[in-house]
Parts: sequence; structure tokens; C-alpha cells
Amino acid sequence: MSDEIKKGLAGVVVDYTAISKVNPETNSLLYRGYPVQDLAANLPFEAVALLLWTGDLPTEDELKQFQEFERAHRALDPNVKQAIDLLPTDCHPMDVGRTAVSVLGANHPKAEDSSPEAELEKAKALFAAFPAVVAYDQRRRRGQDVVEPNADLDYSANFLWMTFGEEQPEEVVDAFRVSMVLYAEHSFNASTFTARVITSTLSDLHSAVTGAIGALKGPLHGGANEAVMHTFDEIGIRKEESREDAAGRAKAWMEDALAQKKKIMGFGHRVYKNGDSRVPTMKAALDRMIAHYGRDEMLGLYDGLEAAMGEAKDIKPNLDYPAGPTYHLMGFDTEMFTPIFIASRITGWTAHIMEQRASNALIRPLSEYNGPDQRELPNG
Ligand SMILES: CC(=O)SCCNC(=O)CCNC(=O)[C@H](O)C(C)(C)COP(=O)(O)OP(=O)(O)OC[C@H]1O[C@@H](n2cnc3c(N)ncnc32)[C@H](O)[C@@H]1OP(=O)(O)O
Ligand SMILES: O=C([O-])CC(=O)C(=O)O
Repeated sequence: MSDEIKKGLAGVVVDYTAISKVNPETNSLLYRGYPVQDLAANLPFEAVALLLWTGDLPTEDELKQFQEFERAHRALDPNVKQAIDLLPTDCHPMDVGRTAVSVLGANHPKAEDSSPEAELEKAKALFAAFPAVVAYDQRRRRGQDVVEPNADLDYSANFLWMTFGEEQPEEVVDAFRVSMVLYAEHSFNASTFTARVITSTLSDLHSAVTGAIGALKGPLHGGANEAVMHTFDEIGIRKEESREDAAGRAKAWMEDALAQKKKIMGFGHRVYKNGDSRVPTMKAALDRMIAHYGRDEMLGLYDGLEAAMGEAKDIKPNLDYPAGPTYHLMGFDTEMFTPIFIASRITGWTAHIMEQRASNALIRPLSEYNGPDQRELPNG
């Protein structure tokens, strides 16, 4: 292999971006210059979405207008419902999310209009429409009907309302909001890069988001939040177990898994090598949910796995590690975790789609051929 080849584009800088700065040296993440922790502590997710799209925090009026828009566009689209109903209830919910975005694109009157105004409008509409897809998909798998949106509730509270058919306590809504802010944007990760590659061919916004969903599904990327829960399930969640006992079992599980050279989902990161900047904020939200639901044994499992991984390999958790158990405690089915990630990352993806389009160059790297030399057909 040539020295020039960078497998997985590791360490390669391919373009500028003004949307977010991931800094592994200072272990920080800025959205448009603002530390993500500050945004998560202070702002509704709708304001963070506007920040990512426009580059600036919205004024009170701009936020209010967007919140009204979001409320007006959040009901499950009848075309989308029809398409979802054709899909088996045992397919992966990421397939449902991918299909829903594709259907929304095919039905959008400005699907082929890539002016900045049309792109922003499409991004906002997708942001508003997607929670109903996740909510309905979880419900139909449980044999339940659609829950109509509740116009008294903001984005995060309504997401939970449409999923569970009940208003959730403030601290649960807040932990969910925090997760949405933290998942929104992370520079040139695999799914965002996918969206930018698709956009670079001058394809449309919904195609780029559909492709990004495909990239997010994999367990090396967004699918890890679901995989973390499978680990917890494999170890066994025993309600009422003491934190210490749960931690002991988790530690033993991890030592065994590492001895078998298994890759443990929810740990490690391509860019952060000394811990993910978002984990402390998400872990604090998880701690609040553990206290709220009285589920100390979950903390034992969490701590036991983290400690054993740290001792054996010094590899730190990534955002998916605390996010998975948080969504579990809230009552989401495990396979819905990555679709929730879509709902959040739609903001980052669409901001990157607009940025790519504004300063486009076709993304088309080179490869070094290592197949057989030129040869002739047997009867040539
Ligand atoms: C929101 C997100 O998308 S965050 C990422 C979510 N993904 C996961 O949690 C999946 C699990 N983690 C991983 O597979 C990796 O850490 C990745 C894909 C995220 C990053 O991978 P890379 O930067 O390519 O690092 P790479 O996979 O080469 O790992 C370097 C070394 O650490 C080890 N390692 C890294 N992560 C893990 C892990 N989760 N479990 C066990 N070993 C690991 C690798 O086996 C490798 O060891 P080696 O040098 O002895 O072969
Ligand atoms: O940056 C990455 O490679 C993956 C990640 O953490 C994200 O997309 O949030």
C-alpha cells in the first residue's frame, strides 16, 4: 500500500466548516462558536437548530416564529403514514426513518429547488416532521395508534407526548432536550460526510439526508447507542440489584469480552482519544434519570463497564454510551434509539448540506489500484 493512502480518511482534512469545531486537545465542542455544554444548559433545541442553520442565535421573535412553524408542521404526514404502514413491524426502525425522509422528499413541492431559502425551509420542515415518524413507528410496533401532536408543548415535550401518549415530567423532558442538543452536530462524521458527498453531486437535500441515515445506522456510528443497550441486556438488568453487585457483573462481562477481542460499542472515537466532550453533560442527564426512576443498578452496570474498559485499554466512552441507557429509562424501545439520533442530527446534516452547496466542489477522491494487471478474455 502506498504511504499516501489514508484508510478511512483518518487524519485527512477535506474542507473548511464554520458549523462546529471538535477539538480533541481541549476536549471541547463548539457549535458556531458556542460551547455545546452552555447550549445544552440554556436553550431549547429549536434555538440550537436555528443557530446551526443560520450561524447566529435567534432573537426572541425569530425563535417564537420558528416554534410556531414547528408546531404547524409536526403532524404525521399522511403519505408518510401510508408508506410506513407498508413496512413490516420487524424491519429496523432506521429503514422506516430512511423511507420516511425519501417519501417527504418525493412529495415536497420544492424538492428540486436548491436556493438557500428553499433549502432552509426544507430543513425546518424535516426537523418538524421527523419526531412523528419515530413516535408512530414505536407505537405501531406496540400495536398502538398514532397520537396527534399537542400544540401546548414544545418540540421535546411533544416528541415524548406523541411517543407515549402522556405528558412527561419536566426533568424527563429536560434530559431528552439535552440529548437532542448534544447529538445535533459533530463536524465531518461519517453520516455528515455522506450528506456532503451526495450534495456535492448537486443532488437534492432529501437524497442527502436519506443517504446520511444509511451511514448513521451502522454500529460504528449512530447505531452504537442501540448496541450499548444490547450490552446491558446481555449482562442482564436486574431491577433492585445493588449498584456494587451490578458493577461487579458488568466488570466481569467486560473482561471476558475484551479477552475475546470483542469491540465494545459506546467506547472509543475517531477524533477524541481522551474522552468525548459531550459525555459529562449526557452522563449528568443519565444520572438525573437514574435518580428520577430509582434505578441505581443501571449506574452500577454503567460504572462497571467504564471502569473495566479504562483499566484494560484506557478507552473512554463516547456520547452513545450514556445516551442509550437514558433513552431506555425514558421508555423508548432499544431499536428506536438511533432514529432519535436522526431527529437531532437532521439539524447538523442540513446545515452541512447548505454549507456544501454554498461552496461546492465535487467530492471524488482517488484510489490506488491493486487488482490484477490487464489481461485478456479466454476467447479474446
Ligand atoms: C456518535 C458516534 O458515532 S460515536 C462512535 C460510536 N461508535 C462506537 O461506539 C463503536 C465502537 N468504537 C469503535 O469501533 C471505534 O472506537 C471507532 C470506530 C468509533 C473509532 O475507530 P478508529 O479511530 O478507527 O480506531 P480503531 O478502531 O482503529 O481503534 C484503535 C484501537 O483501539 C481499539 N478500540 C477502539 N475502540 C474500541 C472499542 N470500542 N472496543 C474495543 N477496542 C476498541 C481497536 O481495536 C484498536 O486496537 P488495536 O490498535 O489493538 O487494533
Ligand atoms: O464524530 C464522529 O466521528 C462521530 C460522532 O461522535 C458524531 O457523529 O456525533
